[in-house]
Amino acid sequence: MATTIPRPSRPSLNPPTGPLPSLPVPKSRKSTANVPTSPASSRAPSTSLLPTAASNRAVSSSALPTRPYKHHSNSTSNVPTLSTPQSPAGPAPGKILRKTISIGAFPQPPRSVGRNSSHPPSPLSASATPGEGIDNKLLAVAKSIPARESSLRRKSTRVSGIGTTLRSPLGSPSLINSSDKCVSPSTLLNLPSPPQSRTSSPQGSYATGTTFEDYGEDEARGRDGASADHGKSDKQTSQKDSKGNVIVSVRVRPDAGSNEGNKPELEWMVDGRRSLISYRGKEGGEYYYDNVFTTHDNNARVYDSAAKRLVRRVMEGYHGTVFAYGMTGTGKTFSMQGTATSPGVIPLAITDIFSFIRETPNREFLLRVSYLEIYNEKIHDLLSAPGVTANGQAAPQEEIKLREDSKRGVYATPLKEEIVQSPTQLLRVIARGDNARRTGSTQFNARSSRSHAVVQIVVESRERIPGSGSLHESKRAAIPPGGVRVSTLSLIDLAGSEKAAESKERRTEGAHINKSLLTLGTVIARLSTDKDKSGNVSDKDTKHLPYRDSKLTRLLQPALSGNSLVSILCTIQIGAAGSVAAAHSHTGETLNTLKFASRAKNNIVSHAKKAEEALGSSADAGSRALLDRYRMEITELRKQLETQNKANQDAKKEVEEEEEKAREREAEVRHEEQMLEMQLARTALKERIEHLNRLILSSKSLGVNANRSFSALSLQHRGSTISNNEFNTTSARSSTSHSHTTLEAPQRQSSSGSTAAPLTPPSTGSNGIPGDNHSEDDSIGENGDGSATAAVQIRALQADLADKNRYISTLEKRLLQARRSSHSRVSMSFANSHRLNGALGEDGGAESLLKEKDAEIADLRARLDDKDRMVSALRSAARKRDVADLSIDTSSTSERRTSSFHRSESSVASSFKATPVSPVGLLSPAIKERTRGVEEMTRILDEMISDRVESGQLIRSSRNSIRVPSESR
Ligand SMILES: Nc1ncnc2c1ncn2[C@@H]1O[C@H](COP(=O)(O)OP(=O)(O)OP(=O)(O)O)[C@@H](O)[C@H]1O
Repeated sequence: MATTIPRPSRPSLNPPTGPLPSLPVPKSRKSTANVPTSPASSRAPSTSLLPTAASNRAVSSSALPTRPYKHHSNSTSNVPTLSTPQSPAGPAPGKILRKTISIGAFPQPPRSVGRNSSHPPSPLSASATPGEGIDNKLLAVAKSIPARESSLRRKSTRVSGIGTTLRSPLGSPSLINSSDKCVSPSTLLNLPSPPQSRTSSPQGSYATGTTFEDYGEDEARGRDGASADHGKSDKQTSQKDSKGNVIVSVRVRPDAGSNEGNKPELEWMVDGRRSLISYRGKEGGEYYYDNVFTTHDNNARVYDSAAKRLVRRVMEGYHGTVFAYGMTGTGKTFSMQGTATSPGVIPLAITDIFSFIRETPNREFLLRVSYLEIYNEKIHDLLSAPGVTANGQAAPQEEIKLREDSKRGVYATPLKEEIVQSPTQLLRVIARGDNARRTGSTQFNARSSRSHAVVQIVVESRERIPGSGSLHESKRAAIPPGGVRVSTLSLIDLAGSEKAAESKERRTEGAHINKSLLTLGTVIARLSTDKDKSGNVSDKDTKHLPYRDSKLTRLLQPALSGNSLVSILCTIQIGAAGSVAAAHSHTGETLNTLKFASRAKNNIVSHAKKAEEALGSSADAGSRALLDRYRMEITELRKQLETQNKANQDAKKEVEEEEEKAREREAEVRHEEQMLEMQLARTALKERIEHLNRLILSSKSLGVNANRSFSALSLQHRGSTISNNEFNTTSARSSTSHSHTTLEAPQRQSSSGSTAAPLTPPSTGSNGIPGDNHSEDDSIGENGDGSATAAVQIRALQADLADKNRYISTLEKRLLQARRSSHSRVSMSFANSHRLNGALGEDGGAESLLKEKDAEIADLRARLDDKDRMVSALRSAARKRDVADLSIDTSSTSERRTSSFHRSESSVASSFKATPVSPVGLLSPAIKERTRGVEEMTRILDEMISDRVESGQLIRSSRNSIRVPSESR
């Protein structure tokens, strides 16, 4: 029976002055307004009885202040309120409202305590109180309106009778409140504990209709919205009271283009208090739901009434699904996501989830979130970033399929799930998915969602061991205290149905959207026919339902087949957007939506049960309980960490030992080197001593005169002088003693027997260069006997040569040792990287040592060469002499030899002031005898040489060595 009164054609802008029923006041809540508290007066009359003022506020009949805004404002009394209600006019045509909520605007976990609102102070609170200003005014008016209880009262206990249906928040199921008993502060999510737990929920204030209270009883019935049979409705109401698993709400979107003269508006009546929508046109009827939200109801209100309890139940272990259904542009996304100033169901649910966790310190939680969309019958993961192909293009996403198993039901795979630890993080993840969602412009919505979007939040929880404050606290935390409970909250924003689209793309999208929505409708419609007597849907019958006809219905299957709590929010828009024709097309769609909602209310039966606690890690075969897995992983990792630490310590010890050993080895090597050096030094000294001894011996063997003077005369005469420089250089190292060892020329024993005067060196030096008077110091002794001198010199040189060779070999040995030790040091330095620098320094030292030694060797070699040259010069001189001797022997007669001898002797004698004493004279008689012939020959040779010198056949080189012209050679 229609209960509306025709509206005046020219509605007044003033508040309604007609009689209004007295305002209902909730029993449970203290009102700040002086409203009657009698429950009898709690029934508000149907606003449809009032003259509808199509004011610029567009306060529809249902929006009149018969709703318990007061209570709501009480619950948020310490929160700023909006002085003006949300514009009912909606967005101006052409103006696109933001659909995506900025993160910064998302509600943060509530900070203030002591207030009963479940919402953060801002911006939700602000949006939670629109119309309060009007409410107060209108409430005053309302008081004067006599209560008009008619047949509408039939539903008061269920729908509009606020006084009867409102419950104190404290009267909420004990599951929520029980959490306050627990004291353990930490949760797996590591949330900071609030200073004070919030214990109540304000939604009771709005609980005009069904709540998720009596989950055990599934026999509830929905009412056929189209039915006008009130008697039947009354009967159903009692059933409804015990039902709570399925909530169907209808929200009316403010009409931006409505104007006073629109006929369609007159045909509609929306009564929020009674959760009634009636249509008086063709196919008209009355539609009752659990909640009817008028154009003035904001998102907070919608959430509190339609989703809040469901969300809380999910936190307790039930599965829950909230979805928005309706024609395009009617406010589904607006309701689910909301705006910065008016957050929708999703952000509010998130806030509530974390509030619940804070309030439940005796349990630990783990939250995972996934976000998918069904676009053109394909599932896309909105959280996984698209890959990039080799040529820089976006790679197609891996196909996501729907699977089913007994534990998880129907699920999409592979789907990215992100673990979230804070509301901000969760909101950010969802905002990311929102951005990735496909939208397009339709006739009715400039930014229309072209896909069904499903946010799924998996909640794992487990009882916490009292006292195990944090994961790090004790190893006991690793022992699972109890089973893990896994529940899922699905928040679905369906794409809007659309009649006709202009572009081909839109048409394709529309076809898919419409098909899936149609399948959804069909499934829901068939649910009723498949119910058994008790109203439950049997599994057998479920198989006949066309869930598989679309991805959407397949995904919703667990919810629709009764495994979860369901809240359906249907959005409509009544009134014309301009033309009557448009209004009519709206009407058809709106009626369809209303029918869908009614069928859903009637047919969906939920026998949702709290999820079992899966005990131990093995319990949930699919191992969905990440909580357990993580716990085990943590234990495992901790063990690994300990092992690793131990291994690290062992390794450190080993390294230290190794370093110690290396240090010892190095010290040993250094010691060896030092020993070697000392040995070498000793050897060198010994050699030097030997050399000196040899020199002394040779001096002795050559004879030393009394005056210890050295004669180099014969050398000069023979032309076989040795440069003092050369001689000195030959004994560069070992013969430093030459300068100290005064070698004295043996006194020449003259044949006359006269005492040989000390030989006075000629004015020229030993090398025959005038002014070179160093021969006394530098030349070795000479006895005037050329052959003996040469032989001695050769011997001395050979000895020196041997010395040098020895010295060279010693040096080479040393060099080798130095190289070896430097190599060993370098290798050690590689092994011990921390000593690298030191090793490099030593290496550098070794290198310089090597260079030094090389230079020394090169120098010695050069000297050796000189020696060789000298030796060969002496040898050739000796050979010459021998040749000369031979020729003398063969060609001369003894007489001639004698005369020649005398002549030469006399000539020699005449050419010298004093005859040098031959050292032969100092030798034994036997040796004298033997050497006499040689002496004679030497003399002859000397003569010859001096002759040749005089004739210029022998040329002294600048380097004081003798060079014999090639022809004479
Ligand atoms: N209750 C409301 N109050 C104010 N504005 C609203 C309300 N409902 C919807 N709107 C506005 O109407 C426009 C369309 O809403 P929305 O995008 O939510 O529709 P929709 O049902 O999601 O459409 P579609 O199915 O095409 O995505 C948006 O600009 C939104 O801000």
